[in-house]
Amino acid sequence: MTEPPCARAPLIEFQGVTKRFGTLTVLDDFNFSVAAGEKVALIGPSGSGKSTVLRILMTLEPFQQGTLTLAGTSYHQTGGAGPFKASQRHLRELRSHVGMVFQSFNLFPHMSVLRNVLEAPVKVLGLPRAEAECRAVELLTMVGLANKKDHYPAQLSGGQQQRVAIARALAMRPRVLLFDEPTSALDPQLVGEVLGVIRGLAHAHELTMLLVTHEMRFAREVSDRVCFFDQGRIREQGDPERMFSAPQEPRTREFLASVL
Ligand SMILES: Nc1ncnc2c1ncn2[C@@H]1O[C@H](COP(=O)(O)OP(=O)(O)OP(=O)(O)O)[C@@H](O)[C@H]1O
Repeated sequence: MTEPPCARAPLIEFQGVTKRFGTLTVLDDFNFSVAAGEKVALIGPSGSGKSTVLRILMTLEPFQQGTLTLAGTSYHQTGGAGPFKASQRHLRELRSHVGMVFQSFNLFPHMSVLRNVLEAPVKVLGLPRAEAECRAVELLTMVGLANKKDHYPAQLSGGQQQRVAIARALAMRPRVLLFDEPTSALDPQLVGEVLGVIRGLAHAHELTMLLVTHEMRFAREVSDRVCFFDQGRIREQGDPERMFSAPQEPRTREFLASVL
């Protein structure tokens, strides 16, 4: 029998993390851990801090206090509002484990689809171009877009651009893949194709996934655990069936009633 992801050692751990933007405290003594291979959906009201958690993991945001541990390496912050105190080498190491798919795709508009996917493996990982190209074509095939490899982002639909963005993130072979509302910018008829690709990835046992989403049915379907965020804290968490059918906290019930 395969052990459940929560029984494994944490791959990601936030311990007492405080994140402020000026006088606004977004995360206050925040604690959160994710096991290797676990798929976690982060849900909650707008402004509750979900994206901030992903952005800290991606090293796009510094934090003021606490410890972030990823793949066995810890990053401490001890007060002050300054930037991440970790060295550039540490930041690169942290970033090397994590890929992120944004709401707004963020493809390079002047590069073909193929170059969008192979550029970072060549430039950052130092892969030989031919090898990176093979891998890029494999990934584009996986997201159903090998036939668009010579197109430019502007020639693709939003759903296709987002699928390229997923292939691009995977090309860096991250252990952790973060999705920040990956379907929010899409026309409703394009949402399904992107969710289909993410659903396929959710079956990859090795990949750890954190998904911020307003698609509650999807969160229920693909995640091992759902975390309800409220004012910078995880107010309630649990397996999706329990969270959606029998939430315990009044705030969770209120939120779910407003979105379901
Ligand atoms: N760069 C920034 N400068 C100032 N405030 C910010 C910045 N980024 C986020 N915030 C604030 O931090 C709070 C948390 O934002 P965050 O994006 O993490 O929330 P969220 O739960 O992901 O919301 P949503 O579901 O709307 O994306 C919000 O009040 C937001 O306005």
